[in-house]
Amino acid sequence: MAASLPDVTDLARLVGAMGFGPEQLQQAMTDPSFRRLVSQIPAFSDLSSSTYEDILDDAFDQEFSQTLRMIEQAKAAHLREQSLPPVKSPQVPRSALLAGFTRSSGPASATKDTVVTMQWRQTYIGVVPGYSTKTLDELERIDINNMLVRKRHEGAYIMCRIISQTRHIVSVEMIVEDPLGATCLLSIYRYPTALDCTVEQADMMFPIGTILAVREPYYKFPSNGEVPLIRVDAPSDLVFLDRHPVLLNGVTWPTPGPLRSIGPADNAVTWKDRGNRYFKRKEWICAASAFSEGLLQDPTDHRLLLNRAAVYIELGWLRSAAHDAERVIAMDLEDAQLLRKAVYRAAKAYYLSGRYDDVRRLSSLGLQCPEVQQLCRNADRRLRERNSGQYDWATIYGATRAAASRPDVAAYRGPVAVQIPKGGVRPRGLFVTRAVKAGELLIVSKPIASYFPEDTPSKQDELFRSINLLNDTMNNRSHYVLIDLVVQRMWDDPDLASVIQAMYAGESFPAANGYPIAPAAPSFVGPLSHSRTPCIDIDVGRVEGVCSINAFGVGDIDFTDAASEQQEYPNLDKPTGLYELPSFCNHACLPSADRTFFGDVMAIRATRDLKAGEEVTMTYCDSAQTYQKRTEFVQKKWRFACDCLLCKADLSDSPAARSRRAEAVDMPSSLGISAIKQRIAQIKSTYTDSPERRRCGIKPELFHAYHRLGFVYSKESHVTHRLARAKVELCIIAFMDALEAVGLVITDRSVSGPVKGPSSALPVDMIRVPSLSHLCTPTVIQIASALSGALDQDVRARNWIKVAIWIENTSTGGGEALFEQKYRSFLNT
Ligand SMILES: C[S@@+](CC[C@H](N)C(=O)[O-])C[C@H]1O[C@@H](n2cnc3c(N)ncnc32)[C@H](O)[C@@H]1O
Repeated sequence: MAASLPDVTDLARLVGAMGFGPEQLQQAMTDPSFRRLVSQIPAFSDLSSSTYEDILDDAFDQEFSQTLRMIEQAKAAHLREQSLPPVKSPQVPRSALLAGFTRSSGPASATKDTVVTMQWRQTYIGVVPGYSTKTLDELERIDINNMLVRKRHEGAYIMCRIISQTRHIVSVEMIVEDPLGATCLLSIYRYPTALDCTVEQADMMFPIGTILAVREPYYKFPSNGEVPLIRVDAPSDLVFLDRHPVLLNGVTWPTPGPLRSIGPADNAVTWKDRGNRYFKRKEWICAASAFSEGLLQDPTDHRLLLNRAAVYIELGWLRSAAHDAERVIAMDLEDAQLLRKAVYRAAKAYYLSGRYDDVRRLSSLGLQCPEVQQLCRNADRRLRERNSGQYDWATIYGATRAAASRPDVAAYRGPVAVQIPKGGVRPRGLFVTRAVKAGELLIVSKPIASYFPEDTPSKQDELFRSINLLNDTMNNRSHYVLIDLVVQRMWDDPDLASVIQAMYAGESFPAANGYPIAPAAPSFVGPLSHSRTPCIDIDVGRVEGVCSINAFGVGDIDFTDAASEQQEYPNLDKPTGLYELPSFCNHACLPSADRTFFGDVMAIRATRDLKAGEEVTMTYCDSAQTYQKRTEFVQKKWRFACDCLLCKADLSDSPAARSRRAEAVDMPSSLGISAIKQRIAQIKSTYTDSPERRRCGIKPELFHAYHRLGFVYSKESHVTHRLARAKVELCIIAFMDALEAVGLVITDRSVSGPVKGPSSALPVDMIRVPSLSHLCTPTVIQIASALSGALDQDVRARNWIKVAIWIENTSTGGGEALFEQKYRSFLNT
């Protein structure tokens, strides 16, 4: 079972035994990073009563097998459907289709005044049949009645008119008719911001009467039902035809025109007013569409351009935002206030896209605009970060304690490059371009897109799951939304499309070896001409593959990928993000680099000294798990077998020894000291003294066992006052044994008497940083706390705190200042 949060009373007792008060504990427990930190320490995770744990275990086991069954059934149904031949569509009369098309009580029906307690949404990832790259001129028009079900109609497009309001569960659905009067359901997925929009907003995105073309439409049966529908997975397949006179020429509609739910506005001013109303309600996509419509009426309306720039910034369409604002700057308006607004919006779009030099250029125009000057000062700071790799981590950490934090820092690319190793044995990966020292900063990466559950607080009670047929996992809302967000980012960014093209997307997608690769799109792709049409064709299937392989769980010390926990706890929604350079990093259970999150910004540092050309690896799994668990997890999701030093060392033990070790590690929380000692002896006996183990140098399972022992000693020291001191000493010794098991070289294990050497001498050899530093730092702090609180060994305690700072600094940087911030609640005693 994965770590659960400890029982706070037990933790309080432990902390009390170490000399801390309840306030400190309470304060520390309000910090999510500390809560997670504590929950990762195995002994803590077992604090609750065994009965409680058993109940939880059973519940999770049941849920887990139910999840596996669901995935298997979904996959089987999908494969069965794929294996069947295309068929003619059953005829469903228009009236029957319209009568059966009721607005569901899905998420979109929830208005501000509706109380919705629980919502349920389920969908699939990995069923996208393709996306169109053809223009309408290259395609033949086809009619609904001539389409076959279970078929993507390559080389064809369908012209249709929306004749119903929308309904919305995961996709936005509506009924459409073709010029012959045939009708069918149209289901649109992944349209920007549509997942969580209200039905009213969906109606504004797809108003009744709108004429659409769907390029190379996929006609299919729904997963539950017999009335086929056109499923649009790539929203770039949609073409809005309202203003396509050539194609519409001669097209007539046999039925009377349906009443338009949203009437067209007469002129640019009316569109602007409408857009402003949407803007005030933060209905960005509707506002962008209204401003775009106004600009079709009057392409030079500077207010519409300015307003659209503002809403594009909100949507993350920074290239087009800058373009709109630059157009206004070029108009040389006499109104200085409008000009300043234009400069500010352009500067903001450049700043947010990391184009800091353009911010400086605009600032040098000499307009008296304090906001632009401030942006310019910030741009200078960002440029310094980007060029030097120097960051004020303590301040950044402080600023990222709030939920869903996205700190304002520059990305940094240190001495690393994406390369394909010669010889074809290793896959493409990330390598250092020069020798680096342990702890050196290699990369600071800002996400292509990130999602925190807190971004949509109204959805926190929602039950959302997506069955991922690409890797046979059950994904939660975060993973699905992340894909939507990447699609939204690509809407306006052809360069991102090239990056996605270059990233590994799994076995089902053509391999892309180079990085960066030549842009797939034409060398210059203009800005958005209208908000509802992306500037490129979007390969949504590939985006799904890329996110399924490369998404990271976002969290300070989160060493498990979001999807791994989802597998075990399908409804556990966790922050997640897609990152560019880190996605090229291969896995090792014993990695050469470590990641830390500051909000959604990922910093990667070397865990040991690396020679020029050595590979930068990170762990995809919890390296503290047994060989069996690590292998199973990595193999299932990424389909490879790790051959890092730890895996080689584990493989040098016999399979029987590994099994015995896995059994011994699985300790019920009720075990007493002698039983734990027995387990330790058993675990020790399973390691072979092989050259591989010596090279690897660590025994993670022993860390856990010794840590458990130390923890139980600590508990007992609290209960048996008479022997408290002796028990605390034994607790410290067990913690030291734990640290040695993961490679810390302790030179002074004494807990009393004179300190060896000078009083400030560290009790460890700093020649080698221990592995699993996220477990080591809290353990070292526990040693220091015990030395100072229970044994009055303040000098020793101070030296051990220095050890904790050293370990922490190597993995997260930021030195004493960041350490102090992170562990303040424990250190202020
Ligand atoms: C996140 S990507 C890593 C970068 C990838 N190698 C690339 O070319 O873009 C994960 C994929 O890389 C490969 N991979 C990662 N670590 C590996 C390892 N230790 N051994 C073999 N293949 C590995 C697997 O195919 C895995 O699904």
